[in-house]
Amino acid sequence: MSDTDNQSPGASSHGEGPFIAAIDQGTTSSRCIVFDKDGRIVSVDQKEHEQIFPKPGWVEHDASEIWTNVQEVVIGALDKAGITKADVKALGITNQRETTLLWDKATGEPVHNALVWQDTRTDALCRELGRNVGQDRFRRETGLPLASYFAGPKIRWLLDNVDGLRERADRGELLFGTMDSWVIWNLTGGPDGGRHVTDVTNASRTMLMNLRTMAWDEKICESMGVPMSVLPEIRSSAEVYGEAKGALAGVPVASALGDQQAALFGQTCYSEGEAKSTYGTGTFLLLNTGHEAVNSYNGLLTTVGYQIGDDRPVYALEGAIAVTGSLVQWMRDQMGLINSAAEIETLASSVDDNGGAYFVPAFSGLFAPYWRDDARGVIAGLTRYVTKAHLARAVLEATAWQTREIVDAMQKDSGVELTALKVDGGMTSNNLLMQTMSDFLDAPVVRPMVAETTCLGAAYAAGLAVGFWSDTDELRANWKRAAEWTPSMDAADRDREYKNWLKAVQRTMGWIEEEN
Ligand SMILES: Nc1ncnc2c1ncn2[C@@H]1O[C@H](COP(=O)(O)OP(=O)(O)O)[C@@H](O)[C@H]1O
Ligand SMILES: O=P(O)(O)OC[C@H](O)CO
Repeated sequence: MSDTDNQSPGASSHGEGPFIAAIDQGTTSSRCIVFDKDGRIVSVDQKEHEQIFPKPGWVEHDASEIWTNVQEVVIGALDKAGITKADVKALGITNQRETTLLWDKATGEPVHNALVWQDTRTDALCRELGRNVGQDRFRRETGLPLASYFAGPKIRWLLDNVDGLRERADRGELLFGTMDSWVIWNLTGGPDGGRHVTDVTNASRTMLMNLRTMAWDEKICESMGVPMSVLPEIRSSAEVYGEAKGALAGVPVASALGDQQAALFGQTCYSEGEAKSTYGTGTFLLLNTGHEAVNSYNGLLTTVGYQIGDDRPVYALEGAIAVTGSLVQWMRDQMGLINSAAEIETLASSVDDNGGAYFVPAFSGLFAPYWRDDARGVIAGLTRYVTKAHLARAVLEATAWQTREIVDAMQKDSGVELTALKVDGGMTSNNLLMQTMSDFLDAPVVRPMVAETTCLGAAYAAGLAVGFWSDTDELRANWKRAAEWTPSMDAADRDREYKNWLKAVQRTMGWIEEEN
């Protein structure tokens, strides 16, 4: 690894205002970050929310708790920066994607907990839709395979399974939103004139938007059983949706992007062929494919990268991995094998290899490139020789191998050869993981100075919308390399290990049987 600058990410040496604020409503927490004109972090405030697991495979969030936390972190970030709303030129929103909420238009009350993107309760419904409507039809119009991951089946599940909801939706009493819509609606007034909008990136994860027209697809909505009356208006990712009320009263709410698309934007991947990978709860590798929506034949998603105002949209190919950082959390919280996420590096470094063990964390089935809802987690290759240190190593290797599978699929779909991978997210503080990644990919891995690329991307988009930054060239100039890892693994070792990994992956499939 090489360090090229000693300013830590998040350092607060910054110029005078004005500033841009961004809210990241994530899977485990909500945060607000204030940025200066050079894209440097001025202040951060963050609050975790409860993860609710009512049954195996079910994951929910309390959207009211999330909205309360969002308001608190906005106030917290402004306080820590020592600024007032008058110093904030615009507010950007980024969010966990696909997480699905229905709420009452008149009262602003959620009618059920939000169904989180990791929730697998719609797997039977997806199989039924596949049989009755056909996989290809959804993929052709929306760019997505039928999977429990996406929002459309989750809306249908709520309408079919919670008493009275379909009737209320038909009477026009309910609104649907992913977390961007929920936060923007509340920020701009809630029941009192709140704007019911979403952006093209978030809409592209519902399975209800037509990727070419960028509008809700009437026929797909009908096949999915979702009334169009609940859907928000689809807007670009960078424009003023309305003015905030409350603590930021008067500040333009000027961007919305799904968090992975925001990271692509924050990593300044503005040219076709540029890619980034974000390592948080899950991992998401996005490749900018320009103004072309590239079909995937290798298990990737075709998605919208971003759209700035009236400009033509930019598309991306995405490899989504459900479980990476959350496997480290599982080792800590459910297994008690480590006391902190950072400790996994110390434990894994105490041995030279995985001792023959391979850990495939198919906790929510397998996402890219397999899309198998019937898979469940497996540890393969166990013998009495294996220690918890070997397992720690296998946990880190799982993230690196899953990345390698995505990169392979991306090369097949796009023909783009990876020259280096830009990374960000909480797991990138793990040097052993980053070195392993570089070894398994046989390519350099590069981390930027500001690792909070998700918030940065939302801030950039909001700043562009209000003229705080003039164009993407100005933003590119802010990107600075903080660290780089280069490959040092013997090719024969890499090939042997990859083969073992792929063998272990096969062992996860078909665990859940249809009737369950
Ligand atoms: N040093 C580390 N080594 C491995 N994983 C880590 C480390 N530090 C944090 N993580 C993992 O990274 C995730 C948090 O990263 P973050 O980018 O904040 O995620 P998210 O935005 O999805 O909430 C957690 O799942 C945690 O287990
Ligand atoms: O909140 P994160 O960082 O776990 O991201 C979640 C993704 O947007 C799910 O698609």
